[in-house]
Amino acid sequence: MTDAFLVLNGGSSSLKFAVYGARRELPLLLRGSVSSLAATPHLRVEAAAGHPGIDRSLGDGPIDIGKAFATIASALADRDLLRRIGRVGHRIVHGGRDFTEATLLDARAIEALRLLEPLAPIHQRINLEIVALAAGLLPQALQVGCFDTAFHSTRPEIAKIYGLPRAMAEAGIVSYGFHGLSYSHIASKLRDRHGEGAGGRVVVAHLGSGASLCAMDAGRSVATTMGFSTLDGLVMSTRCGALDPGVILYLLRDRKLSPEDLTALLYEGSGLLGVSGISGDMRTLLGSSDPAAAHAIDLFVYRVGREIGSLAAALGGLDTLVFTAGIGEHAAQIRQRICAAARWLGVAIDDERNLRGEGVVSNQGSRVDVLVIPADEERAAARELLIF
Ligand SMILES: Nc1ncnc2c1ncn2[C@@H]1O[C@H](COP(=O)(O)OP(=O)(O)O)[C@@H](O)[C@H]1O
Ligand SMILES: CC(=O)OP(=O)(O)O
Ligand SMILES: [Mg+2]
Repeated sequence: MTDAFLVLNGGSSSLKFAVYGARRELPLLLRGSVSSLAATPHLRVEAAAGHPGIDRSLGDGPIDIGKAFATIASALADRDLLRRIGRVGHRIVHGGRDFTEATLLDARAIEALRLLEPLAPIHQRINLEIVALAAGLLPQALQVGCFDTAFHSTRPEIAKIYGLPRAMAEAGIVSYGFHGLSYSHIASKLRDRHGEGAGGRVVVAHLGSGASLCAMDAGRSVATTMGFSTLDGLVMSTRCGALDPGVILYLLRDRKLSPEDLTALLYEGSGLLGVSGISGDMRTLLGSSDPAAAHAIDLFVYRVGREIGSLAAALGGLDTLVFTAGIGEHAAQIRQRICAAARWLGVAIDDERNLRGEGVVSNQGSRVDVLVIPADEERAAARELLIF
């Protein structure tokens, strides 16, 4: 008998997973991840049900998604969980116009999602590869797509369109927004704290390998920094963030970069990695004494600070600022600097609370509540599985 859900979350630097009991309360049975896939892969599995935790390196070189998946599958097999899984929720980064809620991944859906690969080149193909691997391993289970873009479908039209001819918007060249499962989880945590008002006018900073901000009003997305693709907005680990489109035209026409080279440059050779020339990993940069590392961090912080102002403008003010994901949860120094940049909005943090980095980190006098809430895209996806 199947009595459990598995969620698989393929990000740009990691494959995360969680297993839940198939009940409304979604009791957590197991969670873990393979992180730093492209550099120093590392397996973590939390201790559960008599099994000790795992925390070990998987070697010094990059590993592909097949190897990361097999490592996780073997941890599930060791705990006799595979036969219990009846539904698998897949985080799929791009749902385009058509996938605005969780969807059964039949052959037609997968074909439609493949067409979106160019809009999320370092995610979508891998997300769909994970679907195929899971379907092979767990033929008894339903495979369900849970979309990063879905949470942002509630934004007003004005927040979605670009200043391009109308026909382009009609053809789907609009902003979609990403990290929606993460924002959906934060909205649910804020509802637990504040009820349906959900913390008022909120900016959530999802600062991971990919990074974006979301403006939420009463728990619904009204604006976000990522757009048509996962390149827009903040400077990220290896992605450039917002860029004058004139730069792209120049690189194509005058520097003769091929579309493939340009894709590799903007998605995998830019951001913290490109600016520092050292690493796209914030931990590595924070540990480096090289001025180029400091310069990349300065740019990251500067751009987050500017974009918080932009989203506060879209909301008409700011009541709550939330930090989440790898950098947002663990890098106290980055939070402190971003909050200093947002002081003009009434943000003031308590240094000791910020160092602890859990729950409320603002001080008594702050006009804005500042919170650190761990990202849990897996639980948001698992909630979506309940309707199948
Ligand atoms: N203790 C830490 N201090 C600073 N940065 C950290 C820390 N832990 C994780 N990070 C950073 O978080 C990022 C990864 O975030 P994560 O949300 O796990 O990414 P993704 O889901 O995109 O794979 C990396 O840049 C990593 O360096
Ligand atoms: C959408 C995106 O950038 O995801 P991640 O941060 O997991 O790479
Ligand atoms: Mg992520």
